[in-house]
Amino acid sequence: MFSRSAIRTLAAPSSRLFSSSSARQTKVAVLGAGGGIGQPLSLLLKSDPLVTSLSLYDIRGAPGVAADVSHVDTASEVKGYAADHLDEALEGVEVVVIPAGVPRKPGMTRDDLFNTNASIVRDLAAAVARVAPNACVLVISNPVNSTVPIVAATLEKAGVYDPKRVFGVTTLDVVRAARFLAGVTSSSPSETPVTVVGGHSGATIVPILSQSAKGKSVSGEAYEKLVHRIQFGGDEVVQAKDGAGSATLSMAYAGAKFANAVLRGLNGEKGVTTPTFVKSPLFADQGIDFFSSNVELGPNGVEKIHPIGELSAEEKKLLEACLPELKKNIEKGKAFVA
Ligand SMILES: NC(=O)C1=CN([C@@H]2O[C@H](COP(=O)(O)OP(=O)(O)OC[C@H]3O[C@@H](n4cnc5c(N)ncnc54)[C@H](O)[C@@H]3O)[C@@H](O)[C@H]2O)C=CC1
Ligand SMILES: O=C([O-])CC(=O)C(=O)O
Repeated sequence: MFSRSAIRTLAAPSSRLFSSSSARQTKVAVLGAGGGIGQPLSLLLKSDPLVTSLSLYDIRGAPGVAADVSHVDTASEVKGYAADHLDEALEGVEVVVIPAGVPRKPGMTRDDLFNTNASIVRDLAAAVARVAPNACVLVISNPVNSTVPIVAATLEKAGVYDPKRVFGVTTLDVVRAARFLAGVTSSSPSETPVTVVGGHSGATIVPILSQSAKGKSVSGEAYEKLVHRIQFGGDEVVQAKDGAGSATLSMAYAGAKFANAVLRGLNGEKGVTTPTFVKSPLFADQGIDFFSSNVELGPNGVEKIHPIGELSAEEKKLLEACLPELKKNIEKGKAFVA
């Protein structure tokens, strides 16, 4: 995030994580700001030059996090909101990032979080519908394959759903894919971007390595291992944390990176394209109406959903395994709200 060169450069936010093209600035809310992801995410958003105002809400601890983060010497204003002040926290907000909810422990799947997180996400989405119905909503809370349909259905029920403005944050899969591919090809992650499509859990995570200049050279056992590591990278962290939660720091990085991409799109920057889990026509004929693929972001949120392109024989198999599981996860989310 920070440049290696000189103290002078530390005074300015780095361009590595955040790009900003011009001056339109935005009020952003983090719901779940007191948590493992919420705290570092709030810090990173405080450093994003496209954020004018940061509204931090949690049922626990948000005023403290806000007081702390507010001392960082960037231009944005920060305010914390305790439980029962959710509506105030959402006033005037254009981008809402949601990392509220429980994380996994070893032995759990993301779907095991559904019973707790579904109602948390639904209630937060209902507040967004009430107070900030035009906001872009960036959903981090797991299981993303179900929580995104829950947010969409809740907004729809309230009569304010705009499919261009609801996003599942799958950026951590993209970040991991680039990092892990760089490792196996002895490259820099800047040379190994990978498009990851599908959803955000195990077999629903489909890396398209054949479309990457470095990725297409990986084959055989190395390929199998790399795909497995990208699909199950979350488990590595859950196991290493040994009961203390799941990825928080890399997720905060990924969440801030994706929020910056959304802000750049809102700002009118052209060509901001990244995978994200959105309402998508790509597999709608198979009853799968949410899917992650490369999405161009723009002034209204989703500008263009790109097709997934040519797949290798292995990737076709991965996609075949992804679709039925993804469909089940989406239906479970929809059924919860219906
Ligand atoms: N999309 C992705 O790639 C990833 C998603 N996650 C998910 O993010 C979620 C959060 O993870 P952590 O931050 O590690 O958990 P955490 O337990 O450290 O923090 C969650 C925070 O949510 C708050 N919260 C609970 N109910 C709330 C409500 N109704 N309103 C506002 N805040 C509420 C809690 O008070 C807590 O501060 C989990 O569901 C986890 O599975 C985690 C990593 C990656
Ligand atoms: O593994 C988890 O439960 C958290 C997560 O989504 C990830 O790290 O990709």
